[in-house]
Amino acid sequence: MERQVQRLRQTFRSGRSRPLRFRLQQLEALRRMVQEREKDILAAIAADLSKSELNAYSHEVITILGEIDFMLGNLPELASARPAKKNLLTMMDEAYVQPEPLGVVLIIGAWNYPFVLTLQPLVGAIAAGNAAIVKPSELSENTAKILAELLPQYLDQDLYMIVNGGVEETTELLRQRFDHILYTGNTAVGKIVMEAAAKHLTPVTLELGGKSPCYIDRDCDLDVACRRITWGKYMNCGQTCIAPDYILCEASLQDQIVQKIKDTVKDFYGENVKASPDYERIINLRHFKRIKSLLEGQKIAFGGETDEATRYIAPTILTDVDPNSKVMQEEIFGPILPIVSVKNVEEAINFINDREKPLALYIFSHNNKLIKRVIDETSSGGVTGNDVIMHFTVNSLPFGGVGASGMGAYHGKYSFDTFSHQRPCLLKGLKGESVNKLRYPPNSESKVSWSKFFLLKQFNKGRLQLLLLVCLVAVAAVIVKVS
Ligand SMILES: NC(=O)c1ccc[n+]([C@@H]2O[C@H](COP(=O)([O-])OP(=O)(O)OC[C@H]3O[C@@H](n4cnc5c(N)ncnc54)[C@H](O)[C@@H]3O)[C@@H](O)[C@H]2O)c1
Ligand SMILES: CC(C)=CCC/C(C)=C/CC/C(C)=C/C=O
Repeated sequence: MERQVQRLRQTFRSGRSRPLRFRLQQLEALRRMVQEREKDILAAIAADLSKSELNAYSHEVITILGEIDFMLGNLPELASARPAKKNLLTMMDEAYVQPEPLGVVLIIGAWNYPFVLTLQPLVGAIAAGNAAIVKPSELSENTAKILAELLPQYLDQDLYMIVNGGVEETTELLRQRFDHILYTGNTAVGKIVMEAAAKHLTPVTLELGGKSPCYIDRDCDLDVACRRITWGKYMNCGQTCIAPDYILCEASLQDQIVQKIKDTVKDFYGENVKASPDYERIINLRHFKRIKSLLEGQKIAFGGETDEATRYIAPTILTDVDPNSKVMQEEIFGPILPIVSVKNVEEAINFINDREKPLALYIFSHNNKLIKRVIDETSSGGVTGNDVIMHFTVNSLPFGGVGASGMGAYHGKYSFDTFSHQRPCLLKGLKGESVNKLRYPPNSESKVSWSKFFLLKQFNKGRLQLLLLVCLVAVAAVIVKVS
């Protein structure tokens, strides 16, 4: 592994990944890969998650194509130097922020959206000019295999590499020195990644999970709210990091919510959910058993059927759920929707704040002030008001967690920034020593007061101002010299 990372580092050092033209060409190659090999990619995702190819396309491929298009359209601007404001002491100099690539980065993906969660960060890493190693999840083995076959065919092999494997291979990878690690997955492994990264002082972006609450206000269109929640909760069989994990609402709304979600499930998946091409299965037996065990001792208002042989768990709603029960202690990551009653919005806010900061927060209400209030008085990775999941799809919004749900963010410009160092550059001439005397020893009261004047005032462009300031600097220089 060490030699492979070394090979990437050498190529990175050669400067090959830096020119804008090269980055654009690699991104175009990646887009070609997705378009030309769409069928194979969809088949792999579909096999991993018992997903229809149509769903695989709309859950994963669309996002990647959108991200590549964004980068192709915006990279020249993102990668260019940005002039910076100057102070009086540096007004004759050139000051700018130059984004620069970090070096060799590691991207560790998760299995639940195996294509998007590995390739979307890669788009950012390439756009920012890095070399990258991608480690897909071993649990989504078909997608891991097709990525290992395709990426080397389309991308520069000395800069972008794929490593497949499980804990052993990832552990070996994490011993290496990287310049950034972006990890997507559970919190326990997130801590392992951060600890390994700390040994090399490598910065990390951790895209973790958590229990994302969904508050439904009394003043709300329950039909619409329940339809949107049903979509976001049962999509991918509940195995979505930003799925609404549980509902908080007044007790009087509970029965209506159950009925409306039940009706929507029938609309979406038909009488026989098991036969619907739009309803997925649980990834493996371990997760199946874990999720099934969360039903024990609960009041099942809807669903609850399971089939171990096909790892099927029906869309399920639990009512009157005790906040101390097991289903409320861990992220569900499956198609079970507990409803916990609260008396009012204050209690909902306290409920949320008494727990770890979630990855997403959803609030449904006609009352915008109430939505803003919940946002102001809580914290979460992201928020969607009157819908679920959708903040993920807006690539002008940073996507990431806070507190236990993660650190750092990506998507669009934020991906570019995550994989870049914002390098401050100040270019001075070798003239103007008389002004510099202000900062050279020996110090004096008068030097300090001139420094205060120069440094605490921000310089603003404008020609007249410029002229005036040049005069001021000249006068100051003379005064300092004389005194
Ligand atoms: N924030 C997000 O964008 C996001 C997206 C998807 C999933 N998630 C979260 O991820 C979790 C589900 O994913 P998961 O963790 O089951 O995925 P997973 O099992 O696929 O693991 C993620 C990655 O960690 C690696 N890994 C596993 N054990 C390891 C170890 N001991 N040492 C080093 N690496 C190891 C795996 O090989 C894999 O590449 C949920 O909590 C979910 O909310 C978050
Ligand atoms: C709007 C449509 C059609 C799709 C949304 C895509 C989607 C399901 C995104 C979730 C990806 C994500 C961050 C998963 C985390 O586990």
